Amino acid sequence: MAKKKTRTSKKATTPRKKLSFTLSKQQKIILGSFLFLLGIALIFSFISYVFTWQTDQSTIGLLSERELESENWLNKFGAYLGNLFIYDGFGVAAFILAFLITLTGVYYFFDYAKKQLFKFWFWGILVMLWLCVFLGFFTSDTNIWSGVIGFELNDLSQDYIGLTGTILLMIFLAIFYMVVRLKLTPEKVGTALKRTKKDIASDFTAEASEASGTASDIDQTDYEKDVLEAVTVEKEEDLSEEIIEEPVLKTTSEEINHSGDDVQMEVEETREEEMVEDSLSKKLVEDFGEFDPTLELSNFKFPTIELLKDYTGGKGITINQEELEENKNRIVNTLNNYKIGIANIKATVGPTVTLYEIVPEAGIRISKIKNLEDDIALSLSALGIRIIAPIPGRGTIGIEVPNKNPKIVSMRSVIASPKFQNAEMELPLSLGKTISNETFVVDLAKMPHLLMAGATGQGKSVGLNAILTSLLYKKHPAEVKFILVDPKKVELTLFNKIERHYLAKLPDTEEAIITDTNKVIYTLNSLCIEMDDRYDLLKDAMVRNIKEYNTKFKARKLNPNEGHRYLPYIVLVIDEFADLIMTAGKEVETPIARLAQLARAIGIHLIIATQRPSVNVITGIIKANFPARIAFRVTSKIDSRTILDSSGADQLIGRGDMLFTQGNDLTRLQCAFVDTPEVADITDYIGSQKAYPDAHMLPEYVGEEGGTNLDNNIEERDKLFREAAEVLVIAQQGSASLLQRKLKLGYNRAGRIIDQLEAAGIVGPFEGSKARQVIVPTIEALNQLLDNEHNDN
Ligand SMILES: Nc1ncnc2c1ncn2[C@@H]1O[C@H](COP(=O)(O)OP(=O)(O)OP(=O)(O)O)[C@@H](O)[C@H]1O
Repeated sequence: MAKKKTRTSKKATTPRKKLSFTLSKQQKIILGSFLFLLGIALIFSFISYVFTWQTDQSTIGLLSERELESENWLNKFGAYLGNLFIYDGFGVAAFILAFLITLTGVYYFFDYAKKQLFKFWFWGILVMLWLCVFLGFFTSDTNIWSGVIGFELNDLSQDYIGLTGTILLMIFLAIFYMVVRLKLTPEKVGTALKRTKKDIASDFTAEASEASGTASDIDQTDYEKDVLEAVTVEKEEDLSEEIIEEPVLKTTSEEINHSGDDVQMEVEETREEEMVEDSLSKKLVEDFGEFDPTLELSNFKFPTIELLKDYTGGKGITINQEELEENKNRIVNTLNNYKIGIANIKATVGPTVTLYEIVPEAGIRISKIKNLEDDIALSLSALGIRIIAPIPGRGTIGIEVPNKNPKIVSMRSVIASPKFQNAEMELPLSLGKTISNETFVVDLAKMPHLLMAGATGQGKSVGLNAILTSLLYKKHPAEVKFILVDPKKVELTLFNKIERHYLAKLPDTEEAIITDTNKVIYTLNSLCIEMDDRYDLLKDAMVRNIKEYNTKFKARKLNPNEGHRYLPYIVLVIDEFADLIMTAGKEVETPIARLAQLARAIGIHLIIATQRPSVNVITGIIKANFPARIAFRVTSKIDSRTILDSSGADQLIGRGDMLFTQGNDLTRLQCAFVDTPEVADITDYIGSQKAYPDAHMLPEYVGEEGGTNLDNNIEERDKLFREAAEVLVIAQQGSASLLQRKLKLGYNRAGRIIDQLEAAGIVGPFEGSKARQVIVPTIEALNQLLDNEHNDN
């Protein structure tokens, strides 16, 4: 149900955007000129009304009588408007309204930003009301000064708060306006007053000096300079003190002293300059709204909750008192055998296991219980017992005992949970339920990569499906893309149906789901290129991660013509990693390690699952970069240590029972169960909707296909070898795609030629996503090199 709610709210927001009408340039000019002229007409009619209203009283309201003449400049119509707005309205304050309409016309005509205009209207109306009420004070009956509204408002106010109250209210409103709108402060008023005083004083001085024969039209500073010069000259010439300048000099030196300590300095408030880019983006957002990545598939409907089955039959967890009692007695007896007394015991019933929390009697050392862990587990003799001594942060000892009748946690229940529905995460995953029956939701974007391991048949594939389903229920096709690697060829085939919605693939490939090892290598390298590209875009946009980048892009602050684009998250899922490592080794490990180390900020996340959690599959370098791990049941303690760095996974009971860690604590979870038919229904539901023309394209990667043997065998060289060499030497760029373009080659052949050129020492070695270096600098040098080769042979 909760899911439905979110959908409706999403829908509700989309049409609103469509309804918000925007005017074309022409419409704005027409509207602008109309409003401007209307405003001017009002101003004219108001001005004339002020003088002619008494004579025109008889014509008011008689618009239909054609013969009737009015003295108003706009005749009967003007008199009518004047009467409506001034006499019956706001009095002379109605001029403000006419000005506002004129101003609105100007704004529309020149297409200025409307934000400022709203401010004008808001404050204009307030001032108009204030003014008409204010003028209402001085009138005893309705008149053209305050108008009916001003008079009546004043009257009303006086009836309630009296004359004094009204005056105080008016003063308060005036102060409010000056402080909020005009930003006046007592200091500013003080400074302004002082300045006026000074101006008057200087005027006075100037006049005085005029009287004493000095030029009066020079400004104050020039005048000061002149006087100072005069003083110096006087000293030099050692003249006597009876010179006429003396009184003036005194005034001037006083002025100079003022400029030191007494003169107040006004600090002008500086405003941040708007950046051109900012105002441009603001305008774009005003005109077109924020960029909406989901627009192309705006009618996309998220799968409904009804597509998922409820395996619990609507019932929650039932507590079996007998079983609880029995287990409690066994635990107490077993611990007593080891002379461990129990002060307190508490049970939390989960879907598959029950946690018994024990507080040992005072004086019993936890290390004793820890040492006896295995013995206690043996004495309790049940599969799946896990002892946690102590439970971190609680100071109790936990013993997890499997329930006799475990409950399936259906995907439906976790998807419908408010925790998942309200999750404000980038990539929320609803993995299952904790031992205390709470839905467990984590953010893949924060992990940032996930390693999953477990013996065969313990629930890995179901776990992967649960992860993918979570994302399908929460993310629009524009926001996330999957790259699915499925060497087993059967597990993920269902997702083929959503290829054009959610999958990403290499250009020129048929199938989006990758089953072939070679293609995996290509895809991983292509992802590395995508990663480098994305880092360049982030650098260019001066942001630190994909979230900031996309926000900036949505606000139209990044120009798509400069290569900027909305970046969807990319989730790479590899279902059987062991298989890949066995067949491709370093070729897979290196790009994976690179991606794992660097891709977190740019929205590429890896989920790797493996059946064989041995050290040659989950190597140190992989482990170091995958802090988040999920372990299903494994067969040995060693395997458990390989995955989790601690034992525990060997004591799980299978069927989705799992341990999750994000680098610190282990959390035992029951994985949500989603069956293949449910996944099929979801993918059908999505697949039947309008899709993008193709899957999301990854950048092209040109690999070293055709063997990496660097034998410099002249006979076996391609026919186009020499031509290719010339192309690269001229361009000074060792790229296979350049050869493909210039010589119209397929990429396999171009790759082979590049290898031969490398063997011949013309281009340098492979450098990942960068083009190779060209070693030969000029065509002459190339000819010389190739001729020498022939001579040698
Ligand atoms: N969360 C779960 N709740 C209940 N049952 C489950 C759960 N997960 C798995 N199972 C049961 O275990 C069976 C095997 O699960 P799954 O196919 O996911 O195993 P796997 O680890 O992927 O095996 P393999 O590695 O051979 O593909 C399922 O068919 C289902 O009956």
